Amino acid sequence: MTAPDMKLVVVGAAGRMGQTLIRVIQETDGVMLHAAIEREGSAFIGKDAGELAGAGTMGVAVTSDPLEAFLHAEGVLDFTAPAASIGFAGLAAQARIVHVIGTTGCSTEDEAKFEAAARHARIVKSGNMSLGVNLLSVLTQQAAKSLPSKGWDIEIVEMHHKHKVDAPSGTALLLGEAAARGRDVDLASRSVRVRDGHTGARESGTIGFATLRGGSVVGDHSVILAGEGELLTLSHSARDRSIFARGAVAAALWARDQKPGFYSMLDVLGLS
Ligand SMILES: NC(=O)C1=CN([C@@H]2O[C@H](COP(=O)(O)OP(=O)(O)OC[C@H]3O[C@@H](n4cnc5c(N)ncnc54)[C@H](OP(=O)(O)O)[C@@H]3O)[C@@H](O)[C@H]2O)C=CC1
Ligand SMILES: O=C(O)C1=N[C@H](C(=O)O)C[C@H](O)C1
Repeated sequence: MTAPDMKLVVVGAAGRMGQTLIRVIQETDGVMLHAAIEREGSAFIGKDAGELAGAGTMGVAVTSDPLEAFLHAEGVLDFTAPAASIGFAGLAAQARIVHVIGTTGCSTEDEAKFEAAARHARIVKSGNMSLGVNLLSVLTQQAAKSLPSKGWDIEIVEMHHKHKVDAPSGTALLLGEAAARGRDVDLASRSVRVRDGHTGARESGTIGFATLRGGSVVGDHSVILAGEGELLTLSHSARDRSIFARGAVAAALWARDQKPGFYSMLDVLGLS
């Protein structure tokens, strides 16, 4: 017998990802939109979520009451902001539902709070929910492991649209972590996130980050492994936000059958 459609709540429903999630839920078998949440006072409260997302009328009005929405739902898809996601994690844990978190720009303290919430909730969190980027992270780990750190410098370059508020991107950091894992080092102690002025020569073994912002770029990432006389570039270009939304929906369906815990997209995709 097939399971009934999984009831999903989209928080940050009026955002770029919120609207994409609503459209993807509508066209995906096995899931349904249970509720759509925006912050109190938002001009979108009371509007039909489907109409807001350009998906036609769906009969679900946007509200500002996440607790009520979570009580009768099975999962929440959350691409909002760090402080908002921490609040939603507490509520999702209370309601014992799946929490898929795509929000980036979270601090180490924020991450500790998510891990605490995951004692009761099934949390899937990733800086990038797409299949392509998660495969890229596996390839990055492999390349970093295969090429000696003495003689091969790793630089991660990313470009995003002009509205993005955090840097480096969650994806760039995820790729940096993969490179650090490949080299068996701790990223925090090896990363160089800013260069300006007379920096001196590049320190061997570091992992550098460079950030570009402009226009409507959905998300471009390159991992450059630069050696003496040769250069290897592994890259991914996101052309449409639906790749992240499809990943988030797949994560919710996967987590439905898991125990409480803190999972990544590598777990969901079987790449861990
Ligand atoms: N992991 C992944 O695969 C991806 C991650 N992201 C990340 O997702 C996040 C959102 O990106 P994007 O959609 O472009 O951003 P937007 O700013 O377009 O959307 C965020 C939405 O969340 C809403 N929001 C913020 N706080 C609350 C709250 N407390 N309660 C309810 N709603 C809230 C915002 O409302 P308001 O405007 O009123 O603040 C806004 O509508 C970013 O961190 C981004 O980096 C994006 C794409 C893919
Ligand atoms: O803010 C965005 O748009 C994106 N954010 C994620 C990130 O920080 O890496 C994922 C994607 O690149 C789009």
